[in-house]
Amino acid sequence: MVDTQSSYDDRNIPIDRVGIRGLRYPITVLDKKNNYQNTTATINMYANLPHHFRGTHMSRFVEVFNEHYKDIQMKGFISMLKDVKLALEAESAFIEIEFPYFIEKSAPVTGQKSYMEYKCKYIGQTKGNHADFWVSIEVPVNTVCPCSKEISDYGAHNQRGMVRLTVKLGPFFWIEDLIELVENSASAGIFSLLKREDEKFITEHGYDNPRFVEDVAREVVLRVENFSDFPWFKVEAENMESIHNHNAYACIERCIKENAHGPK
Ligand SMILES: Nc1nc2c(ncn2[C@@H]2O[C@H](COP(=O)(O)OP(=O)(O)OP(=O)(O)O)[C@@H](O)[C@H]2O)c(=O)[nH]1
Repeated sequence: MVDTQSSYDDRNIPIDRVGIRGLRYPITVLDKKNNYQNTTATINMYANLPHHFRGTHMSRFVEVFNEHYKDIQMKGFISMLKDVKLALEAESAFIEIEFPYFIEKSAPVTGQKSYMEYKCKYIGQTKGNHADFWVSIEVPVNTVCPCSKEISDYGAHNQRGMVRLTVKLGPFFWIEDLIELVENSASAGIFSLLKREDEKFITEHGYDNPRFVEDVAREVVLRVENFSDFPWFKVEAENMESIHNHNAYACIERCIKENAHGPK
């Protein structure tokens, strides 16, 4: 059969990244409590393409992913990147997978159990012999406005915020521990199921711990630095303001190891 993709291209233009986007696939990831968790990922996979080839071989990306989907973790991710390079005869490869990760939480007073969803991303890229791997988590939190508390005769406005923490590895860590760290940096955590006793506790706990978006970002930085030796990390905190028609946003990027950087 004719292989059009492998035919010669005379435009002399190499392609930085070419591949597949938005593939949905079942995956299995590590779970601190249950060892493994089955979930569904949305996947982007790319490789470079030298100037002389007409096209890449799209089917090979899926072939490679199909070899790895049952055990997606850091070590395997790096070897999946290498497998992409090998399969595509490329010099560089990039893989990004996004998946919902579920953690069973207990309500603070009644202890009622429910699952919370956290959006996670694994991102890896390799060029030559060098490989980088990042993990990104999105943690919904509750924030009570310190200004509103100070100036109001009654109550204080509060809202749901979203904290995105992206870390470059680094030593192994559990996603659950990073999520807990982020929740402890806000006024309160968010739950899927709360009874009235829990609601009273969360409301009062939040009121006692008011946080600007800047406070949340700074508290996460302090806790991450105490938690592990990530070569690079970035915190983004965003509050879906309840009394404004805009969001409040703060971002802190920390480069601990020289030349370490975020995903590009
Ligand atoms: N490169 C490229 N392939 C595309 C595109 N759109 C669809 N395809 C299809 O992707 C399919 C898979 O390509 P390949 O991986 O080269 O398939 P194959 O030749 O059977 O696999 P190998 O023998 O491993 O090369 C082909 O049928 C292409 O037509 C595109 O925009 N670019």
